[in-house]
Amino acid sequence: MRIGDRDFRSIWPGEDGDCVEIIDQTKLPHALEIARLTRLDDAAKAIADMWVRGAPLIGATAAYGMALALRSDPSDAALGHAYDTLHATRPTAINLRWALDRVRQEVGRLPVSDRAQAAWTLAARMCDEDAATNRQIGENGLALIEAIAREKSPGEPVNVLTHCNAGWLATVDWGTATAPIYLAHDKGIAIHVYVDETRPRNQGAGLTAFELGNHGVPHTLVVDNAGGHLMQHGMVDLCIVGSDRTTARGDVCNKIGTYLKALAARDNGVPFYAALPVSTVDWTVRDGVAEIPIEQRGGEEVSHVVGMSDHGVVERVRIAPETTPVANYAFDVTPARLVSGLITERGVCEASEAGLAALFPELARKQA
Ligand SMILES: CSC[C@H]1O[C@H](OP(=O)(O)O)[C@H](O)[C@@H]1O
Repeated sequence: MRIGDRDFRSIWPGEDGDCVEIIDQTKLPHALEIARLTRLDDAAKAIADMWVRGAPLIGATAAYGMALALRSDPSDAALGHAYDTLHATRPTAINLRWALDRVRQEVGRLPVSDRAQAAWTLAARMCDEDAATNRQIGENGLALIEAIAREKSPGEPVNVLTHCNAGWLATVDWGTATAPIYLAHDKGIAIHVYVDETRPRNQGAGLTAFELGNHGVPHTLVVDNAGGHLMQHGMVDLCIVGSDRTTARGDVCNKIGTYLKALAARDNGVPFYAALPVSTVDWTVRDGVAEIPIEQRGGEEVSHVVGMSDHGVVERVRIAPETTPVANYAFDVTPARLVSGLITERGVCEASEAGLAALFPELARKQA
């Protein structure tokens, strides 16, 4: 997608072919810095420290991490070590395991001499697939926005609320929750987005607002706790969020605070959708609240904030007493009963076992 007058993906192979390049998202929105990943530990650090984040992008980075590892040592032992190292970076987004399993399965069966190139080619293909998948999610979600737009007066925008960043920066391109928004905007449909700042790492304020601003999509940044008020006053027509892991029965694990938005949406009759590729469905899990591991990150993400001072210096400042204990839960689970539907690359379905099985029978059957 666009940043200024240039088109970007969030991750791409370096020109000299010996590295993979990423946008270091910890520097946005204040600086656009490109980081070069040249070995396994670079990829692991980029995921763990959230230089890259978002389920699909975590998966894509992990795939390239495996490829970088196999370049230095294509042995079975090295493949296993790379898998374990990358898998240990973050526990919640299922795309990480999905991507690692796919690389290990497709490349591990090859002769050792073929593995490095095969892994590199596969990682690139997975990135292209992700971009195409998200574009299709956009087409399928666009229909929801168009249906609302038809009920509006000419020029009156469809108001969408989104949480965290499920944009092109959370994927290889297009995003999941934002893909329908971009397509609606590009089609000339009047649309406006309420962007949850999304404490504590502020992916909404720093990433979603950055994306929408660069694409020219009207948007308003709001504090996380404003969503209920906006919905009570009829200011939100539709909620679209991303997912880090959706269960076989349609429970949606996403950034902390998503569940509260879903509760407010239900109480106010606002449609609440999750947009996700099928690679984000964990078919082995049904009860998301009971079974999905919720990442707990360092307390400093809550007790401090990072921003640019009035003097143009990016600084980190403390906002809580030094003696205050901190809990930093990074995700929560929205039960399927609160989800109006799932927007996938194969269409929009009910957040249920039957809904997912109808769109992905071959995958649902495997788990039966
Ligand atoms: C399209 S997945 C986006 C998903 O990932 C984010 O989490 P994080 O920034 O911690 O990786 C958030 O839950 C987004 O909705």
